[in-house]
Amino acid sequence: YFILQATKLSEEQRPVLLAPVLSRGWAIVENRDAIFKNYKFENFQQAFAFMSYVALNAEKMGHHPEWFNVYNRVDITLTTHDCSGLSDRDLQLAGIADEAAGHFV
Ligand SMILES: C[C@H](O)[C@H](O)[C@H]1CNC2=NC(N)=NC(=O)C2=N1
Repeated sequence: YFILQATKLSEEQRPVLLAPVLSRGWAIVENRDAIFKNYKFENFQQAFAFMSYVALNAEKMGHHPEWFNVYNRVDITLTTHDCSGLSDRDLQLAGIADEAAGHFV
């Protein structure tokens, strides 16, 4: 599926598909077609276990997060450079990250 071109969310899809993601704590980045969320865990081990899980799934998808970690904090930004904006892949990876975070909170 790497060879399939990521397609930017259409104006019609945007409000519909972004609503559930925004309701789970993601926010739109200013001046950039991207979403971000900050996660906080009990300690570094939990944060890094979360990152490992997300990293494996991101690699499988061929879709990688921009992220930043210090101790128990993980900040994630998602966007698709292949289509210069948000695609369904960002929403899919956001879903994987949220589901994973549930196991480490
Ligand atoms: C060739 C390779 O699959 C592409 O460059 C992938 C890699 N990972 C990616 N990750 C993200 N976040 N956006 C992309 O457009 C993207 N493109």
